[in-house]
Amino acid sequence: MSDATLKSFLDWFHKNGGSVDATSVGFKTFPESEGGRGAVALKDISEGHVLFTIPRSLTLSTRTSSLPSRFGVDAWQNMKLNQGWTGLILCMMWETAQGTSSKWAGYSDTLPIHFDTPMFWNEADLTELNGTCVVEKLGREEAEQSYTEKLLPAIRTRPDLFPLEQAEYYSLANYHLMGSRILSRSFNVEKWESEEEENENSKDSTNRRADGMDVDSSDGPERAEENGDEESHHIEVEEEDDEDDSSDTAMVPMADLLNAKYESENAKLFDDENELRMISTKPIKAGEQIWNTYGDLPNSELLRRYGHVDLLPLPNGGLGNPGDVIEIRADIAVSITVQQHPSLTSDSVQERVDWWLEEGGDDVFVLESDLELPEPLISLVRLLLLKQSEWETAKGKGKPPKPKVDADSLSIIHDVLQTRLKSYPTTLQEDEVKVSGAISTNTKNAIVVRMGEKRILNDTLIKIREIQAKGNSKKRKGAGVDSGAQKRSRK
Ligand SMILES: C[S@@+](CC[C@H](N)C(=O)[O-])C[C@H]1O[C@@H](n2cnc3c(N)ncnc32)[C@H](O)[C@@H]1O
Repeated sequence: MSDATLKSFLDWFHKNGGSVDATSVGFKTFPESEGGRGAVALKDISEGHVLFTIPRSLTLSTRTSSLPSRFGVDAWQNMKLNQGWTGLILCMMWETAQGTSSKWAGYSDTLPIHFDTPMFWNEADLTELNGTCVVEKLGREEAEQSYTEKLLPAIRTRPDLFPLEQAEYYSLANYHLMGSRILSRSFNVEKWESEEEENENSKDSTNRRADGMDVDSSDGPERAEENGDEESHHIEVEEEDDEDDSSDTAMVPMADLLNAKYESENAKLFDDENELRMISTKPIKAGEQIWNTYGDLPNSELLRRYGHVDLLPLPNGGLGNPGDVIEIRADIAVSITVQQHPSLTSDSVQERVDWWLEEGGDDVFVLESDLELPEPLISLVRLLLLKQSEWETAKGKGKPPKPKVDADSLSIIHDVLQTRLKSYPTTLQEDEVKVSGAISTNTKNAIVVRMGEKRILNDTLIKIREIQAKGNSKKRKGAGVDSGAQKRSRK
């Protein structure tokens, strides 16, 4: 953002009731690896200091834009614009089309028009992500389906609101752009209690879905720790969930200028009846960057949502993201179990898998950098290995087996991880060579993501082999396997 754009944004912000403690907070461009444009402490700031405030009315959501009421709340709901992000995307497109008469004209100019997220990568760059958790989560087809099936029919019904000569604002490219702006910059701003009551009384229940970086309702930063609520910027493309309220998803001018880095948060957004307040959650030294949090996400998610990766020194050397994870689909565990135990009949396996899923069992297991085996994975493998009578008992009690590894389940889990590792076209060693060469940023980021995932797989495999070796030597001495390598379910 040029100095002139920043100045006109600040003018707009102040004119519309926003306030910044200009003696404490400045804006500058940091190196790309530190987030580029962001906020800086101009002097030592103590914990609990209000850095800036944003009136609720200045946030941009389906609640604050006048489009839903002009469109008609019933029609809005009938066209399912109250579900997922399509409604907010349409509001953002419409506000942009209003030009300077939009309340948010002074804000729109600060928003990115280009993204480095894989959603916009070419095929060659996307190939670099093969095997990683990113590939299946891009959601391009789902987004395009919402554009075709929800947005286009909606704008066609109201040429008075969306005149043909403004069609360029409602293009598919703009749909993706607005979606990416929401994905990387929105916050989850819940209604204030009195607002909720008012709406309940007036039966105005518009949108259902929630996304975005959470805002803590509280009188001060202490609540952030109490809540332990770090779900920031979590948004799934067009995932619809009746539990959530999509009208909570809001673009929050000024707050979205803050960058984030793994476990570096020193400021967080809190809400009040009429305004949102960015408050320091730690003392910040003059010259330091003011960091918000995006939830200390793994690099796969940072890249997918924000287009960057975190690189910090790792405990065992090298650089990476300590928050990395690797996801393993349950069907790999099922097929390896069957391979190792060919006597299992496909009917019996299918019956147990169906039961597992009906009972709410996971279909994806998550390994973290602590290398502990996920309890649900152990439990599923042991379920498949139960004798018929044991299976009948487990089913009768409605309880899957305890997640305690034995030699059989450990051997299966070892091969599951090895199979998962083979789904990457390259080895960790090959990646280490390639990442230090002259390559594009997209390729580099993709390699960083897959290296983080492979490190967890490799290290867990080493740990399993050590446990197996110990188990074998114990067996020789007459004792069984006792691993201590398993992890409790996070549920
Ligand atoms: C909420 S915005 C933060 C403000 C942004 N830097 C700007 O200029 O508008 C999120 C975007 O900032 C960038 N960003 C934030 N933290 C970063 C980091 N630690 N490293 C690199 N880029 C970062 C990414 O491009 C991300 O999509």
